[in-house]
Amino acid sequence: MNFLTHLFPTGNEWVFICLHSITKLKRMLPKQVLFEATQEVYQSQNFLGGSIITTILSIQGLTYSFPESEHPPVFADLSMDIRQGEFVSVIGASGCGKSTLFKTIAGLLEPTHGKIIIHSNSSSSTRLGQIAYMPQQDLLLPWRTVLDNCLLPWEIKARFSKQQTISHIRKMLSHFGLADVEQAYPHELSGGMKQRVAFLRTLVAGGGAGLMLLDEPFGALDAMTKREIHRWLLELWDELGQTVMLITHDLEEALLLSDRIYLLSGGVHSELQEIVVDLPRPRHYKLNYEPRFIALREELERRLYAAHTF
Ligand SMILES: Nc1ncnc2c1ncn2[C@@H]1O[C@H](COP(=O)(O)OP(=O)(O)OP(=O)(O)O)[C@@H](O)[C@H]1O
Repeated sequence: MNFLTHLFPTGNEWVFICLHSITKLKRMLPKQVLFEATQEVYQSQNFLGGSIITTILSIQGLTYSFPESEHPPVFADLSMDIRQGEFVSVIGASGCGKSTLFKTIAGLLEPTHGKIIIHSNSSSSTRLGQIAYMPQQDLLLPWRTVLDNCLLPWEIKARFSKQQTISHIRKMLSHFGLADVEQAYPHELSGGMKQRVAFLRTLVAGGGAGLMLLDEPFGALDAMTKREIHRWLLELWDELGQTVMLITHDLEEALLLSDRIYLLSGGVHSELQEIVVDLPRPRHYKLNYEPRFIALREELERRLYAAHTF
């Protein structure tokens, strides 16, 4: 009898629980036993249709303090695992450290303590090509047109031919309602349009990179455009199987898009509370009126309020 059937004789639901608990198991089991168990999970033909789930990002005991700052650390001793192909949102009160967390993951800030492991690699210098990071400000280059701004990631790291990349970008520009402004400069665009271009550029940078970090990408968009981009992003995510981490203050956005949500509270007694979004996919706006959606939103509000006043 193998390890898993010995431990969990009843079936796949236990295998699922086992994968969810893998971080806890790591602490409990000798390495070799864990390795064999993981192999068995991966080889299980019935588990999620036989697909293999791997951890793309692992954060272990992460602490960040700004150098020479007299304030307590922005966050301390945070740990989390993100699996390949997941959509995970990070929420939390303003100033709790969400952007700082993303900057450390992206390798722009060096952790004070702890480890960030991406694809089994903990070196920040090799992270660059593996992460597409979209910061809160759009950071478009003012002297470049929309098309040339989107081509920037290609210039830094050419993975496909220029012509292929341009035709890919043109398709995306039209998806985003930006086809008419291809030759416009950033100062000629509205705030929402700039944000869409920046998001599109991140998608170009992230083609195949695996992990996308989006810091409040939709905050400046009007409600209708936001809906359209949500729908488009969900389709794209489904098609490309990218792993996405998103910072947002919009709880409904987090629920609509995510598999899991982390609620961050920063400071010395930092905490990352995990909320699993067990809503069926594909998702659409009508879900907002479903009892489960409403219950989850209330739960998020309750926890957010409790974390804030803590
Ligand atoms: N360069 C810096 N030097 C010192 N402190 C900083 C610096 N940048 C940010 N901070 C502080 O770190 C804390 C976390 O900031 P951060 O931008 O990560 O928060 P956030 O959760 O993303 O906020 P928001 O939701 O408002 O965008 C804040 O108290 C902020 O004032």
